[in-house]
Amino acid sequence: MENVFDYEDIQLIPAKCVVNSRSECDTSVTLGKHSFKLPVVPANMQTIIDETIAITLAEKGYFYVMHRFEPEKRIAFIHDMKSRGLITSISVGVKEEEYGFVKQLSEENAMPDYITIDIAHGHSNAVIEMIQHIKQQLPETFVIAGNVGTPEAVRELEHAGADATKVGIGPGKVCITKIKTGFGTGGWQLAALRWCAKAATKPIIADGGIRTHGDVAKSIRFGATFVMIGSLFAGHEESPGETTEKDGKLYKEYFGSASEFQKGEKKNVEGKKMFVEHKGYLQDTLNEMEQDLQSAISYAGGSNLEAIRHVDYVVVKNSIFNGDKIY
Ligand SMILES: NC(=O)C1=CN([C@@H]2O[C@H](COP(=O)(O)OP(=O)(O)OC[C@H]3O[C@@H](n4cnc5c(N)ncnc54)[C@H](OP(=O)(O)O)[C@@H]3O)[C@@H](O)[C@H]2O)C=CC1
Ligand SMILES: Nc1nc2c(ncn2[C@@H]2O[C@H](COP(=O)(O)O)[C@@H](O)[C@H]2O)c(=O)[nH]1
Repeated sequence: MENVFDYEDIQLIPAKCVVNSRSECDTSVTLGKHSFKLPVVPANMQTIIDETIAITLAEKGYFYVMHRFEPEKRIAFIHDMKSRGLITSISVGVKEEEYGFVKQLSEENAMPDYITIDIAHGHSNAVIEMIQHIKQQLPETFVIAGNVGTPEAVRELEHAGADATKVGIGPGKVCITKIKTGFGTGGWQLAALRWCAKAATKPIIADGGIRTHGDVAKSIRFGATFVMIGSLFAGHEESPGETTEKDGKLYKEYFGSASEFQKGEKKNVEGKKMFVEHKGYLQDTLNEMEQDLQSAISYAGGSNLEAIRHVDYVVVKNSIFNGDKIY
């Protein structure tokens, strides 16, 4: 791979505006059989999403992916969402017991709309076999498989039956994979996304490394259909992580799914815990993201997300922020 770059190295180039107001710009996106308000989904992590947030997001027309770290609650969750007429979107792993779980979903007629296969190294036979198992048991379910970081992996998972792939090995805010193993797309996630997108024939979800709302538009430019985000969603009042106070300021806990805190043991730890500043309510962030993306669409010279996919860009190595902060 040559000419790698990351989010902070890129600026998109404006094209002539065709709308009279940013409010005319449409940020909606389709994934499988459903359309959603924004191409953004909170990460399927225990300090980012819980049942209450899932219900709120689904009711308001946003996509969500429930995490897999309380496996015994998943069936009841699906039934509850279905009884409310909401979309159902859960995560699974690849261990033996997950095969029985998928079979149980089929037997109980509890077919989820979306299943995300959520493991660290998704380019593996374990994921390929799980994709095939889900497609056999639940043929109507939309399968998102990951995580991967190469075109070969995207091709193989798509070929196995995945309806979308999730790209991002190690760019996450609480990730230490790159430090502990030396592997990953951390530091060049946007270039890895472009690389993978060239091979993809189905949607890609760019996962990890998003630090600003502008990074959502950049992800779309480089081939993402959706963007999965953890850290920017960790600091809300509703976020499931614990709230703490230090020197009169509120913080929320955010830990990795492969952290000792999640695993309860120090084995194959590839994640850490941190505290992020409390930042108010989830809906306010979603509104701001929508407005920023509407603005991005207008700069792209269009009125929907498609316009962003075709804009020119420049690589400005490490210079965008030039020492600036948003506030
Ligand atoms: N996006 C990212 O960069 C990363 C994300 N994560 C997140 O952490 C969570 C835990 O992930 P994970 O450890 O995969 O899940 P699990 O602990 O459920 O492991 C899944 C299975 O895959 C095996 N496995 C895990 N990693 C490897 C590997 N590198 N090579 C071969 N086999 C492997 C495990 O066995 P065994 O444990 O015995 O090896 C286990 O059988 C997930 O939510 C994942 O998304 C973790 C790291 C990176
Ligand atoms: N290497 C690890 N990656 C992890 C872990 N837990 C979650 N993740 C990934 O990070 C993103 C969120 O990234 P962010 O930059 O938006 O905060 C998440 O969706 C996972 O793919 C972990 O323990 N280790």
